[in-house]
Amino acid sequence: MKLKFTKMHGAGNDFIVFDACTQKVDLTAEQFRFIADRRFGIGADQILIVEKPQNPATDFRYRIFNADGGEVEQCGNGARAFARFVTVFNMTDRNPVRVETKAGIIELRVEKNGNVTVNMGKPEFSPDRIPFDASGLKGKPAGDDMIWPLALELPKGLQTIEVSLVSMGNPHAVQIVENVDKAPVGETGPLIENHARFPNRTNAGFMEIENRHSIKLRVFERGAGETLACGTGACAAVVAGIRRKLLDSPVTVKARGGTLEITWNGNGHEVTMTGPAVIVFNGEIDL
Ligand SMILES: N[C@H](CCC[C@H](N)C(=O)O)C(=O)O
Repeated sequence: MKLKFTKMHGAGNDFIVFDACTQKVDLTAEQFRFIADRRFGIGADQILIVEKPQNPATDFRYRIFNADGGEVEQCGNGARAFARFVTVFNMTDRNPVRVETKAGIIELRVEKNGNVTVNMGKPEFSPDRIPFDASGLKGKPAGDDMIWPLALELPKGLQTIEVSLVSMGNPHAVQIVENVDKAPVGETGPLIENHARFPNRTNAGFMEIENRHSIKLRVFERGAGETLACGTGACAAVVAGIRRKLLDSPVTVKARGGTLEITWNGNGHEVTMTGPAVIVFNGEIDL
């Protein structure tokens, strides 16, 4: 089966994009893992499938698969790449574009300078919406809100860390670190990702606060490992920082692969993210 694809990235978080509107894309988790493999395959953090809309209120549906082959609810950098893809390849003349994801409908606008602004929807905090098993926790969350920050014991007798839990449609556990470049992302990231209290696993964010409008961020992503940027992770980190009264909107998020601009006006409001979306090359693969 020959499939046309486009290699893209958003601040260094890279993707293989398949247009399923003009070709049949029916891949297994094993094939997703092969495509994402940086030695045996093409190489990517996630694979994006662009489909015709199922919901008449939207222009497209887009599905997201991590490098480990698992389908996930949302991908912020991927959403920007999707918007750039459908605009550059003249698949729509709409701007903004409304797209259906597993996490719901989001709206994306391609800016004149080529950046893309995404309305990422409202963050969620209640344990069942993360999801997070809060049973037996001291000071169990009052109401439907998580306590801030939450003491999370890491396995293997490692330290207890303080995390804030935010869902942007996908789960995030965000912690504040003194120096993001020295943070133990590779050591503790997998332990947080696979912690027993996250039934669907989680993304693990490490945030260094520079000032009330700027952070540095590294994210060990569920199903992909550390990426050069994580869009939903940037949203989750800013929301956690604002909720903990340490940040004020708008916030510049400096990831290793590039910079994202996030705004959030507090509970009940949606999060917007603006950042780059780059087409690297087009290709064809025979699977
Ligand atoms: N690894 C994430 C999906 C990709 C998110 C990230 N690449 C972004 O830009 O938001 C998860 O399993 O929820």
